[in-house]
Amino acid sequence: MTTTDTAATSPFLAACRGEKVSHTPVWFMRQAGRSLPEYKEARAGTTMLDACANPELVCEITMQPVRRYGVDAAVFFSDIVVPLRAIGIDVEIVPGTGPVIANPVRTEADLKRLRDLEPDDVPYITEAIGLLRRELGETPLIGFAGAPFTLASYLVEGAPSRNYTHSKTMMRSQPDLWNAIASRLAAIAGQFLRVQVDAGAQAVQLFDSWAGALSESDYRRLALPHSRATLASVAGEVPSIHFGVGTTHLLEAMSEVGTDVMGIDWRTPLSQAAKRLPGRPLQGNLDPTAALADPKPMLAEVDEVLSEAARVPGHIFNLGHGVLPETNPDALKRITDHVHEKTAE
Ligand SMILES: Cc1c2[nH]c(c1CCC(=O)O)Cc1[nH]c(c(CCC(=O)O)c1C)Cc1[nH]c(c(CCC(=O)O)c1C)Cc1[nH]c(c(C)c1CCC(=O)O)C2
Repeated sequence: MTTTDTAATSPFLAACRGEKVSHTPVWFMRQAGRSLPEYKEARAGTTMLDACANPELVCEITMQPVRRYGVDAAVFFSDIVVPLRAIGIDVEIVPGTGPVIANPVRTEADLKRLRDLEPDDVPYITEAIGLLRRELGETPLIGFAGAPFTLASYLVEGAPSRNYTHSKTMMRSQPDLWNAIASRLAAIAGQFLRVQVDAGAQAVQLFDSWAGALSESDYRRLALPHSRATLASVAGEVPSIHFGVGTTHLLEAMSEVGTDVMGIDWRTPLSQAAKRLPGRPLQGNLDPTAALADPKPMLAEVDEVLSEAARVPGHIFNLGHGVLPETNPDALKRITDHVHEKTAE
């Protein structure tokens, strides 16, 4: 089946384009991962980044939530720091903490370490996506990359950060250095998207998870141009989604990056986002902690999200951020079935 045929039958891809759907499509950010016992079993004894370089394991882990929940899209199992490791940056993902970089990139001299990503650096991505497209049949595969600010929030800081002090100081005191690093990151992340789309990913999501730490004017000057450059590598080829956390104040600015869909976190009601971004398909936005509650209050909150989305031209149901590791998979199955039943034509 060609990409176009799949697009014709996929509610997820139709919603991305703002077209009519047979039911509201559902997927969950971090749907693969520690909330699934079968994930813990498959991952046992392998580090996160070694797992990302093993095509059979990537295929199995990506498929697990598709099989279990019947979600309308798969999200490629990888990480935003995979392309950094592929160009030789010493990065580890420390369980329970996140990405840690041995030698953060902070000077003019460090820039040389940010070479271009070549497709040959990540043959395992191409191979894993080939395996997945065969396994997935008509279910579309979402590829992704980190936006330059969020990548810098690890690469420049060196470890998960609360205040992003190194990056934000560099933005003010050495804006030329900041822009040089961010444009190298845009080229690397753009190439990471390119490889995924060339291998068969049918949509992409740009994660700027931590952009909410910037004021609107700083975002517009110092982050938006680099995010736009990242997306430009695949713009217009496949549907695209853009997402950040705590970005209520940035929705209009982030929408100027130009993705088809805007991801909304749980703090912004979808009806408000729809008024501010007229005509734009939206993805979201159940509070991830709602999936920890008893079924009755949980489903009441799901219904509230659906009713908030009533006037959205193309709603993709998702959480407002990733699945929390303590989530019971049965809750996500219940949510998926409920959204499908409630919104079926
Ligand atoms: C900021 C960010 C990262 N990675 C990512 C982001 C943007 C999305 C977001 O805002 O959550 C993106 C990402 N990371 C992962 C995916 C896979 C696809 C999916 O199921 O969503 C995606 C899309 C797997 C992962 N990436 C990571 C895990 C956990 C690894 C494990 O099993 O120990 C998974 C499944 C590790 C990781 N990697 C990162 C963090 C903060 C962590 C969590 C640290 C922890 O809590 O242990 C960096």
